[in-house]
Amino acid sequence: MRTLSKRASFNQAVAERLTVLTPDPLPTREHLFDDKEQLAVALAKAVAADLRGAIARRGAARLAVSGGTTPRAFLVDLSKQTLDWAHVTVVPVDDRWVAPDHPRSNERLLRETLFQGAAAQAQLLPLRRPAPTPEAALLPVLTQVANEALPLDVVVLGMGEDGHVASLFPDLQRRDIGLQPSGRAPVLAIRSTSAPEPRMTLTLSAIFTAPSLYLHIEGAKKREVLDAAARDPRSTLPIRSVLAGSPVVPMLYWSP
Ligand SMILES: O=C1O[C@H](COP(=O)(O)O)[C@@H](O)[C@H](O)[C@H]1O
Repeated sequence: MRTLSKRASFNQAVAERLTVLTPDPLPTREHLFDDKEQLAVALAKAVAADLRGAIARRGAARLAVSGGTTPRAFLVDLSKQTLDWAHVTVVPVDDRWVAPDHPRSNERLLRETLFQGAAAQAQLLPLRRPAPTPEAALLPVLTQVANEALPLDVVVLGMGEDGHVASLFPDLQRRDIGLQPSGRAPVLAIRSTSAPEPRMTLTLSAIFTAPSLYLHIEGAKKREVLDAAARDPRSTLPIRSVLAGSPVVPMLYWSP
């Protein structure tokens, strides 16, 4: 009897200790879907509602969207939403330093998907310029983003399986600029061993200007990466910096 009660109190002490050592995961507001198509429609409707709200309040709306492979269906669905597109400015959260007609160009993705029909009246603010390197174009891009895209109203962030967001990769050199909520610059020229070409990206300080932050994440592997980063206070992944630094609770849109 005595031994049992000693053990019980030992177990309780261990449990209390573990609770302190493993804090709750950083929160997201979860919207889970059975498939990508349903997710794309729901996300397009939610983003369109935010844009209409911004136009009603301020007469204009500013949207930053991710590139890569995940957002294609969402961007097509968004282009079909009824809203005053002429008062919307769209900026990619990042772009690869390739020609705008290159298959890996995020600008090309936007032109092929979102900038169709009535949505073609929106203003596109490209991050890529006809300069040889992103470093050479940094100043004009930074100035235009600061003047015409910030503060943002809505951001839709994708995530790579390595936990990168926009072009903020795990091997990012300037974490002080790229990942700090109050970093000094809204835009950063990037070179990463994970990326075949140089890039230009918004920083988290620019992304965090938006009152609506969506995480558009598909697949079991990415979900594991996200959950692990949300749980682990020692994680250095850029997605952890998003979850930890965002002034608003990010809305997670996930499907298998
Ligand atoms: O390189 C990039 O990767 C991420 C994730 O892309 P995905 O192909 O896995 O969806 C994307 O969010 C980012 O905009 C893009 O340039």
